[in-house]
Amino acid sequence: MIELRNVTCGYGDRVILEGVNLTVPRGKVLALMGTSGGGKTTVLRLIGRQLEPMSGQVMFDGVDMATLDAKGLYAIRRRMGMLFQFGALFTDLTVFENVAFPLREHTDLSEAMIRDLVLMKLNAVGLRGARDLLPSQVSGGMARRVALARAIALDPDLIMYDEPFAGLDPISMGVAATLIKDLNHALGVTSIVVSHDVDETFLIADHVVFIANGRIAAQGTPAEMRASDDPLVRQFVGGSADGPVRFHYPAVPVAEDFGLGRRT
Ligand SMILES: Nc1ncnc2c1ncn2[C@@H]1O[C@H](COP(=O)(O)OP(=O)(O)OP(=O)(O)O)[C@@H](O)[C@H]1O
Repeated sequence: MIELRNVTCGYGDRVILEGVNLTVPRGKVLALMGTSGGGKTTVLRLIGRQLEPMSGQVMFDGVDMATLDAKGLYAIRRRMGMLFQFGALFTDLTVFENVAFPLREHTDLSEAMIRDLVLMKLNAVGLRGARDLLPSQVSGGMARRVALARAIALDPDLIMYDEPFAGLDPISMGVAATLIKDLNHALGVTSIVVSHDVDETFLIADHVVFIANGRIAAQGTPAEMRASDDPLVRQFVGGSADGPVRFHYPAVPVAEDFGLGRRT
């Protein structure tokens, strides 16, 4: 569905990803994991062409994203659903109207059709009964699900989730994880999940890619990642402070800062 071919990219002169090759198979859930600032969100930006590569190609369904004109890009973006960290619902619109929004923006469907579609999407995330509430009247986990219903309103082929579990309690996390997996199967879509939450992510991912220092450091199935000897993967999966990823930001030796050993 998506292929990054030898992609190097960054912001300004600063290179963030270098020579990255990545394949996202159709119909699967791919997880992007790795250290903070490693470039996971940057991969999502590349796929949506919010960011252009310095070199290499980003292919979507066999099309090189760089060759698209504005109309072509618009058409391809319609096939992508994006769910950002904190959903960003329109606070003065009801749950129903939030989900209806992309349908009203991008289609000429009748009011009756919009109603049916919105209720179907809300039903898929378990919130058909919450249609008349305002975002301020639902919990954080519910708001996330409303945002998900909105992201699937236009029946995308690809759904990208940026930190879908951040800030959720364990039960809501489990609900969100199951939902991502179930929707992936039910809608036949391809999903990319950027997350730090190892347990939830390993539960639903078909394939896990670890990004560190601008490169793909490791990849495989969740089981392969759990069994990995790679020190970075072990540190990440085990959640330990010691390992290739340092806890301390580079600094002068402690003794120097605290004047230890200095003559008085
Ligand atoms: N718009 C931007 N302009 C300049 N630098 C940026 C921009 N966006 C991100 N960066 C830098 O690019 C690097 C990668 O950022 P990115 O958001 O892709 O990381 P990430 O892996 O998603 O991190 P996190 O898990 O913390 O969200 C970081 O060093 C960040 O400071």
